[in-house]
Amino acid sequence: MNNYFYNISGGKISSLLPSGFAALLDGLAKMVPAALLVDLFNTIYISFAEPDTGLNVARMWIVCAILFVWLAVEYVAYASLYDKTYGVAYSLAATGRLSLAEHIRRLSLGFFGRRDPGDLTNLLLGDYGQVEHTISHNVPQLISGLALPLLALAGLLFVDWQMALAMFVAAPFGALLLWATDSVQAKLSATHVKAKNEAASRLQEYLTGIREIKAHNMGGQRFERLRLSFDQLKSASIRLEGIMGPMIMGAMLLTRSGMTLMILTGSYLLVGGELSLPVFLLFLLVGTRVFEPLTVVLINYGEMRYSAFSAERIMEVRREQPLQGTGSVQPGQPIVFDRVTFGYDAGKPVLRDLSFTIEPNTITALVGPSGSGKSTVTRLISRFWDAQRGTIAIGGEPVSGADPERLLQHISMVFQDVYLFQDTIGNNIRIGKMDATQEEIEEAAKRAQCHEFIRNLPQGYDTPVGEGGSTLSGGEKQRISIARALLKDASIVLLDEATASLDPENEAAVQEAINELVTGKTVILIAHRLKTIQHADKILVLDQGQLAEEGTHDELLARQGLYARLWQLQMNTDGWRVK
Ligand SMILES: Nc1ncnc2c1ncn2[C@@H]1O[C@H](COP(=O)(O)OP(=O)(O)OP(=O)(O)O)[C@@H](O)[C@H]1O
Repeated sequence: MNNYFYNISGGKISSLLPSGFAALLDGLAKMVPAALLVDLFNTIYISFAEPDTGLNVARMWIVCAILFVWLAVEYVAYASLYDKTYGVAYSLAATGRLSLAEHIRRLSLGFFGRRDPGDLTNLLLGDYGQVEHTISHNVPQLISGLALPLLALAGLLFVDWQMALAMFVAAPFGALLLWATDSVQAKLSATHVKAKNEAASRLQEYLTGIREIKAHNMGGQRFERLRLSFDQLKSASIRLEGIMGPMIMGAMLLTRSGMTLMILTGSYLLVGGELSLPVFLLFLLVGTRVFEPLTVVLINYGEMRYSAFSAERIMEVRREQPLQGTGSVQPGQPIVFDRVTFGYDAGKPVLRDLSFTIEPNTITALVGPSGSGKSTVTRLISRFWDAQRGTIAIGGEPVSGADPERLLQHISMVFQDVYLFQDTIGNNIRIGKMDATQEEIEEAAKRAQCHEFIRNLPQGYDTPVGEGGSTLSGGEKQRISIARALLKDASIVLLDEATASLDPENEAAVQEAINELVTGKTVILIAHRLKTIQHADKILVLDQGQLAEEGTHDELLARQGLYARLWQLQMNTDGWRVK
């Protein structure tokens, strides 16, 4: 249970205390009117039982006045309960979501390879929503719903122990039923949470992949994975409600049977003269008050059982260790790979025993067949992953000991597939330097050959771009991404040759922008078209994760090895045309 509360509070159990205390107060506040009503009845009863004494009107007035004042007390208790519980729940969920998003950002990219992006969205929205509901509703109701009967039992035992025992004797059997069926409930809840997340992930996949679905004429019905996931969710929901409902209902009926037992016992004792009418009435009044919250406790128990899985999913991600490191690397220094071995999956190396040196302020091209490990080299330099063997050092400092964020301050990246945020074009460029002035942004845009086309847009730099940059052409997105990199002005530039899929006009503009970006920097360029790297200072030729050759364009051609073969191949295909 401790673990449960630790998980749902995101490791801050103490933050649940104020709402628990407010719930307790609320529970206590509800007891007082019952006691006052019994007193009122007693006063009336005495006036009939002992006609000589007459009706104590003054006492009745006082009781009514206290009842009236008590309404105000109850209101304050309620208000405080709402304030505490909702305040705590929503702030825990909001800060928890943000800090989890921050935590996820600091994890290695390997984590994202293992997790479905849709699953992470569900975690941040759905699972947090579930926990939010548990903290704001289930936990306080559980506390007040348990406190009230326990306090009532303690008090009533002094009034009449036989009646008190009769009233609560069945409750432990209800709890026992819940406890005995706990593993079934846990299994049903786990299956349902899994099915719900799977369905949400498939739905997200369906919506993000809608272009491919249309392009390949895959109709809604034919998107089998989506249909299957909804079928599974339907079955899991029916099983969850169909099996858990009767279990909880059974526990509820058992617990509530205490009321009937108490009435039977009371009638028996009343007839035998062992119980007075006011005391019987007291039990009846308290009974109607305590069984309601006890029923709510049982219903909440089921919901809390369910949300335990959402809390556990959140904590599972929280337990993932972010990349460690506090060191920093010096810009303008050589980048050295020393017998580096790395694989995305342990036991399947993608880079093997790779050693080379990249001198500062030079252009180094990485070439090789598809899948030879070119992108992987750039990912290891940026410390998106850590190498399993060997070291990668910048200026003698191993990147594996560097603070990942400080390391990335020295690196600009331009990828083939540019992602633009759903924001203005100006703000998308600003990502390179968050405190950049408008002049700096425009200067970077000019050097990246995108100032003209941005200026011609209806709102210029304030023009919003669709999510992912869907409203811009490939070449335009490329140039915005280069403007970002120019603004960042990092000493190392990692460039995934971006011009391959562009038309000649766009290609010329992007090439010019790249020339601006690489001047005076240490550039590592993944080259797909060898024509563009003839003048590189050094060419590293990778083959199946190993360094096959190294040298300048002319040296490598003279060697008549892999590079010369790739070059020949490209020269031949360059002449290829659709007839
Ligand atoms: N995130 C990943 N998880 C698992 N395997 C990966 C991942 N990324 C790449 N790989 C695998 O690692 C190998 C090297 O990939 P890498 O992208 O570095 O090659 P590349 O030379 O850049 O290829 P290309 O020229 O086609 O882009 C490939 O076999 C690829 O399938």
